[in-house]
Amino acid sequence: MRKIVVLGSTGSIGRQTLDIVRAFPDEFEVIGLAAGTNTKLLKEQVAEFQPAHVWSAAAGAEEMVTLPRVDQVMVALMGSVGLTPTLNALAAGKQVALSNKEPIVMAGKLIKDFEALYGGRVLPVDSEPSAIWQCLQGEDNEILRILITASGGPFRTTPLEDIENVTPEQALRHPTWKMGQKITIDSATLMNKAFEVIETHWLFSVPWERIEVVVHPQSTIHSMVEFADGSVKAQLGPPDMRLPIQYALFYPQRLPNSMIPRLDTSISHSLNFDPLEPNRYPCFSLAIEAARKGGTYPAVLSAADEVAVQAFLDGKIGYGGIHHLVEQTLSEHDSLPGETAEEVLQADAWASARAFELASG
Ligand SMILES: NC(=O)C1=CN([C@@H]2O[C@H](COP(=O)(O)OP(=O)(O)OC[C@H]3O[C@@H](n4cnc5c(N)ncnc54)[C@H](OP(=O)(O)O)[C@@H]3O)[C@@H](O)[C@H]2O)C=CC1
Ligand SMILES: CC(=O)[C@@H](O)[C@H](O)COP(=O)(O)O
Ligand SMILES: [Mn+2]
Repeated sequence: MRKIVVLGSTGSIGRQTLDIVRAFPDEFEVIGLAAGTNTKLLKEQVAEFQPAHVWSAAAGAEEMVTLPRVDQVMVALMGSVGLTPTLNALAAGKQVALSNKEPIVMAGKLIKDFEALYGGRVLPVDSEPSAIWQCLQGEDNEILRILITASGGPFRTTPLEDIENVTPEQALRHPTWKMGQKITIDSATLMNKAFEVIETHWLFSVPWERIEVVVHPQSTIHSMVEFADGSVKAQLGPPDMRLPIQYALFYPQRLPNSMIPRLDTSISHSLNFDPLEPNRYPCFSLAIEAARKGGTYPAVLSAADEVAVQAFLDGKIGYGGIHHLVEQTLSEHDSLPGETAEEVLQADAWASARAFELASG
C-alpha cells in the first residue's frame, strides 16, 4: 500500500491523480488531501477516499506532508505555494511526485540539495521531464542534447500583429491539452516551455546549452534525448497526463490501465517539427535569461508571471502586458544568492507585490 498525500486534489492534475488511485484501489491509501477554494469537490473527495487529514489551504498541507506514515506526496498545487510543502516533504525523506513546476523554477538547486541531504526523492510528473526521465532509463551515456517539444500554443500561426490583443478566451483554447488556467496561458506565451527547460536543467543536471526546444504541434512526442552517437530516443503517447502521473507513482513499474488512451496507429498521424520563432514568444527568451542569471531572478520570474497571468485573466492587462510586466519586475530586482528558502520566499513576496502594483497602476 502506498500511503499518499495529494496537494491540489481539486485541480486538473489532482483529479487525474485520484483517477489513478481509483484505478488501483488495493495499491493506495489516501492519508491526506489539500486544496484551495473548491470545498464542494474537496468534500466529495473526502467522502470517497476517507483521508485522515484534510486541508483547504496550503498552510496545513506544509505539515501534513511530513507525517511519518506518509510515503508519497503528489504536489499538484499551482504556483509558488508549492515550494514550502515540497521542501518539507523532501526534508522528511518522502517520495515527491512533483507536477507543480514553479517550485523547481524558483529554487531548483535548493530542491536538488534537499533531495541529496535528506534522502527524499523528486519524481517528475510534468509530461516533458517525465518523457526525458523515461528516455534516460538504463542509460549511463553522455547526453548530447535534450529536445523538449512545444505545441506552440493557440497562437502558433496567428499573424504576429494580432497577438498583442488576443483575449483570455482565445488564450485558454489550448490546441492539444486540457489543463488548469495558469499553465494554459503559460503554454500560449511559451513561459511554460521555458519553465520546462529550467526543470530539465535541474532535474537531470543538463547544461543550459544542451537543452533545445522544438515546436511539435501534435504533442505526441513528449520530448527526446540525443546521445553522443547521434541516436535520438523519444517518448510518445496521446496527450493525457494520467500516464506520467501513473509512471511517477509506480516508478519503476509500468502497470496496465485501460483508462489511459493508447496511441491509435490505425489512423494517419503527422509528426511535425518546426523551429521556435523568438519574436512570437518574447516570454521564452526573457525567462531563459533570468534562469541563466540565477540568484533570485528565477523566483522573481515565476512570481511576476503568476501575477501577470492572473491580471490578464482578470482583464487588468492585455496579453502583450504579460511579457512587459515580467520584464519590468525582473529589471527592478536586486538579486540575492537564492541559496536558502528564506531568500527565495523573500524574492517571491517582493516580486508578487511589485508585479501586482505594476498591474494595478
Ligand atoms: N494540468 C496539467 O496537465 C499540467 C500541470 N502541470 C503543473 O501542475 C501544477 C498544477 O496544475 P493544474 O492542475 O493544471 O492547476 P489547477 O489550477 O487545475 O489546480 C491547482 C490546484 O491547486 C490548488 N491551489 C491553488 N492555490 C492554492 C492555495 N493557495 N492553497 C491551496 N491550494 C491551492 C487548487 O485548489 P482549488 O481549485 O480548490 O482552489 C487546485 O487544487 C502547476 O504547477 C502546473 O504548471 C504540469 C504539467 C501538466
Ligand atoms: C501537459 C504538459 O506537460 C504541459 O506542460 C504541456 O507541455 C503544455 O503544452 P505546451 O506547453 O507544449 O503547449
Ligand atoms: Mn509540460
